[in-house]
Amino acid sequence: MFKILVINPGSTSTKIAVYEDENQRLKKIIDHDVNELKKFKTVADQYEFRKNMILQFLKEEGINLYSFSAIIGRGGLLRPIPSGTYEINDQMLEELKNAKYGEHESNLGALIASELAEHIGVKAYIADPVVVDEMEDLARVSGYPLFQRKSIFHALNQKAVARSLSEKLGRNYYDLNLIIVHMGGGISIGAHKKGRVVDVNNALDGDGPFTPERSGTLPLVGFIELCYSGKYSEKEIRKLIKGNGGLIAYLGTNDVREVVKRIKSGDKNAELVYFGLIHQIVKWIGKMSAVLNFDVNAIALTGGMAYENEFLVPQIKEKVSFIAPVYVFPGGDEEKALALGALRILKKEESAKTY
Ligand SMILES: Nc1ncnc2c1ncn2[C@@H]1O[C@H](COP(=O)(O)OP(=O)(O)OP(=O)(O)O)[C@@H](O)[C@H]1O
Ligand SMILES: CCCC(=O)O
Repeated sequence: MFKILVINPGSTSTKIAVYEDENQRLKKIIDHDVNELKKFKTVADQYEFRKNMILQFLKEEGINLYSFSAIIGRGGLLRPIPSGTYEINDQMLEELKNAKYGEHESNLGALIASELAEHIGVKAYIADPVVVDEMEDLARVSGYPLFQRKSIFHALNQKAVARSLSEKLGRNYYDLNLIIVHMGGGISIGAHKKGRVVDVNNALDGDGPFTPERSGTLPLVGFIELCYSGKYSEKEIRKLIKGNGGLIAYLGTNDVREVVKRIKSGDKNAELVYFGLIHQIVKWIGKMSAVLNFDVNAIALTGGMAYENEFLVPQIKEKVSFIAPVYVFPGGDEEKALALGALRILKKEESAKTY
């Protein structure tokens, strides 16, 4: 039996899971308050804070760190790479520490997994990081030759949900056209064409619907004027897109449960903003169905927001069910996807890829 520790740092939470072979023995979701994370200047600064929470969790559960056969973390902003499980190596760690390709909470997954694994003398891995790139060249064209559209999305959960959905449909992932809608701290909406994510919004860099804490695509001219207004530093403007945008900017919270509570108590502004968010998600599902020539076998809703059954799931279903049947995988199962990725390597069913 192989015992695997899974570490999944997201923008609003840290998820930890313990697997014995393919069986989940424990899982904990630690939600981080916006103000708690505001104390840290960079994502890398959160390293000790998040690592200590993981160690504290293991201590509380009476789990010996030395009992693990491998540790796998969610990672990270690297160069564009094919889907798969990668052994963490020095080059990867160096790039993640220095945020060579940018800052993202999942950079911490590889860093923490590596330190803990080294401490106990086992291997550390990442699987399907956010930079998995299967995009068609056509989708890379942006509209100005200086810029290229990039594939940065919730590859791990999108791939895992796409496989689970295909299984549910009794079909092979490589024979289907699917739209996978991940709605978490970030939102990514991917067109999966016969097993390849041929188009997807760049969930990090101001592309797509707005989210609990990101702005998504903004009106460009207004944005240029803001950049040159002299009122904001570059850092503040970046934060406005990622971290302080979306629901936080409009309503002061990134917690969808709180927003739903406000709407139910009659807050019309909360209702307008939240229904506006749902409207944008629906538009992006429409775009991706066009990418798939309106030949879509199924649509999946996933990520933490897919638990929201009062407004979000029913409204999306009502508006897009005519395109294809809608299935809901609330929360997704990134931890299981990571554990299985490590298990395939431990069982020698697959070799780990080298970064
Ligand atoms: N039961 C629930 N009902 C409604 N909303 C929920 C529920 N659980 C989580 N959410 C919302 O989902 C969002 C967080 O989703 P998730 O946990 O997938 O994000 P994350 O892992 O931090 O970031 P990302 O998914 O971008 O990596 C938050 O806005 C949270 O309020
Ligand atoms: C880019 C995918 C991950 C995120 O939105 O945080």
